[in-house]
Amino acid sequence: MSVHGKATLRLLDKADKQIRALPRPVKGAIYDFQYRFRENPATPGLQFKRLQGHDLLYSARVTSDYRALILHAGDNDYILVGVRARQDVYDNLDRFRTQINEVTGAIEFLEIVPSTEIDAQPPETAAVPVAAPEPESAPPSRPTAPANAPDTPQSMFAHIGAEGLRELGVTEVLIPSAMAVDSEETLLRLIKYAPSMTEEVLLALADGKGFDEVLEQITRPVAVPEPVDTSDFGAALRRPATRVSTEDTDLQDAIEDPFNRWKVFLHPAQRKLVRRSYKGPARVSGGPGTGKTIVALHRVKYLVEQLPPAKRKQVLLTTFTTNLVADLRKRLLELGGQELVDRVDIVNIDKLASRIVTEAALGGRRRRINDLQATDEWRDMLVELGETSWDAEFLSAEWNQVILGQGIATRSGYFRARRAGRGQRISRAQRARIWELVERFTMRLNEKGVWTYRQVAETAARVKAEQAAKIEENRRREEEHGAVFLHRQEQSWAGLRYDYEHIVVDEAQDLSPAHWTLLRAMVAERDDDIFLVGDTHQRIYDNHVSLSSLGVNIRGRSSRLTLSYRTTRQILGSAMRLLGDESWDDMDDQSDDLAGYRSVLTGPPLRFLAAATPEEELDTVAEVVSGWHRRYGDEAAVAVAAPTKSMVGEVQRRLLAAGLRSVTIGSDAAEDSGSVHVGTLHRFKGLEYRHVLIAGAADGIIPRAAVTRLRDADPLRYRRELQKARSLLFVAATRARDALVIAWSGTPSPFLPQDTESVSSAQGGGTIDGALFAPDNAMF
Ligand SMILES: Nc1ncnc2c1ncn2[C@@H]1O[C@H](COP(=O)(O)OP(=O)(O)OP(=O)(O)O)[C@@H](O)[C@H]1O
Repeated sequence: MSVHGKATLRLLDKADKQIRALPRPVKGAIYDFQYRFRENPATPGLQFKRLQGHDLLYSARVTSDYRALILHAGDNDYILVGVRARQDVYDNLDRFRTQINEVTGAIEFLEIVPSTEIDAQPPETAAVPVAAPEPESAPPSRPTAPANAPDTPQSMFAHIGAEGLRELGVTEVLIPSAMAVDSEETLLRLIKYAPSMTEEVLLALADGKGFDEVLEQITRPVAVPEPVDTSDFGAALRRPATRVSTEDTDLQDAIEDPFNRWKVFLHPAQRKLVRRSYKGPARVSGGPGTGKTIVALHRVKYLVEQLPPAKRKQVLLTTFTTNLVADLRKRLLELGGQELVDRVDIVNIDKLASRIVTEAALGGRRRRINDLQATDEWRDMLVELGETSWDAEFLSAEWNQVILGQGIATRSGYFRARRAGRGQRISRAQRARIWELVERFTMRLNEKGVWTYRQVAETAARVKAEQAAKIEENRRREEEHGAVFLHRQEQSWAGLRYDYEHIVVDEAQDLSPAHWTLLRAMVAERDDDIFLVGDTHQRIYDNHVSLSSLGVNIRGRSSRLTLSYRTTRQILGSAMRLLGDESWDDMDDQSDDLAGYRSVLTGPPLRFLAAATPEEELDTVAEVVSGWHRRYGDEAAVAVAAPTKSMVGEVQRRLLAAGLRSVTIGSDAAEDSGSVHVGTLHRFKGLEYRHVLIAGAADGIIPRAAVTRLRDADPLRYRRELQKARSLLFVAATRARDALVIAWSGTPSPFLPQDTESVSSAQGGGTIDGALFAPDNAMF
């Protein structure tokens, strides 16, 4: 083959893992190599040549001692599948396999060696150990497992069988070895460098999922419907199931830092969602760490790339919490540079609402207060009035969810209002009294020169809904009259247009009805108008919505991500149990669940630590955190979550006494990576750490005693509060990448598992040991 001129060089998924384990100078040389290769693979110094016995696999010189292994996928498309020491490349060339998966149509590369040989190799070897050498004459794909890979009762996958594994997408050549797997250890060795599909399927089966579940949740979403031409690498390269970096960028990112992988290797399920065209609003749900934010960011980039250049920001990227906005901006910058960021309005939803009311010169100089401050105001007012029929929390929620939530402006409107999910039934007379109290309350806020964020959102939604109505009316007239039709006094309508071409929402489960009304009014109803990602299991602000009733119709355009990239299998399993038997909605009057939620990462099990007194608990916290720091130093990435602000303060004081620096997680994400991050549970939304300790997980604190008291008085509200408290704990627990510890003093929270097997007593401290540390192979 003769090659001339420019080429594309992409990196195959998992090759980055092997390359990162190479000596630093070699990695440096790869950057230079890939640049020269792209310029012209035929450059003599690259010594680009086909490997004997292979049609499409080539080697090229990286340094005098290292060779790149490159797959030619057709035309000028090349894929870097690995880098090996020169003396290891040219012998036994048939151990390299480049192939196309028959189920997914993805390109896969493997280096296989007998497991006896791999024991003698350095731990970072990139080869996949197989149970026994294959017979020389073995065809590339075999219908059944050979006799030397016994299908014995000890085999972990005996119940699935070779045919079952094949159907699920396990790489053909690895099926005999998979059938011989009899322990977690051999499984982990087999999958370390196996193609990702094989890894996902085998781990899910090992975690106890049945054939049908795996087929439905893992295989079907990425399987290709048509028969796969296993010789057409060009077609395979274009399939979402082939995980490669983009043609010209990112290779360096992926090699340098495993935490940059998100920029480079989207999972096929993620990639599909990013690039699809939707006939209207679309929703992506999925458990914590499944890459919803990553998909939202890639989606923003994709949408911007489809738009012609414009002076204004045509895409809105928004979310609920302030500290996440900074993170979104940072990540978008990493993904697409300043040029991309300049084209996107990245703002949290309440700030957007404030901007709108300010621009509309509404609200004057009123100061904003949050829900908690508003509830305090309710409390003060009720005390002053001597009103005891209702408590402040109830009235605050009624005002927020029913009145502001549905944009109700009149007493009669309130009499007709739906109160779905609000619990306690109320009579007409009671509604009349509540309306009176609400009017008093809003006057009171007015007099004090304050208003709540919800009031601001509702006002902004009204402003934008009026604007949208004018735009639509204008359009209708234009259509009717075939030209711009503007009456004299309607000149102000001229030039009116929707604020954005596309809107992307992260953490969508926390937005209120007024927020959705606002967003709906800021983008025209058309293809790809609104893309939202969220998980109702993580809803912590009590904003229940029915999206279709707010004009955001996602029916038929909902998808779910199921593979967690953050949390280990151990943490994920325990965290799911924190959710109990509650049921969860999909933001649209249907139910949602976490079926298929899984991980391929491994770490220590969740650890529970019981202390006798609060003092002892603080000692335990300091001891565990010190242990992580001793072991990992500044890389420890430790966070402590506590239920209350006062406990956050106590933890920080205790850490200081133990010689540990800490920072509080506030409304700006804490930046100092060498310090321990400490914050209330609410602050943990959207963040992630290697090590997380949740303190104060005691009965009466999680959930609060006030919630428990609602049990008989208002069962529906009780359920809802309980659910919120479980979600809060779930959110904090799923921030942990490598290790999670939950501590308490006194009686444990009823949300924690009741079996005491994994509970250690904090007394004596000696029980807090190496089980808190991740095995070295935990990540990547
Ligand atoms: N395709 C990918 N490859 C590598 N890493 C990924 C990928 N997708 C996501 N991640 C990583 O997984 C972690 C979780 O991703 P992300 O924050 O997008 O999840 P999420 O679903 O939004 O989580 P949560 O609901 O808990 O906020 C991040 O560290 C991210 O970089």
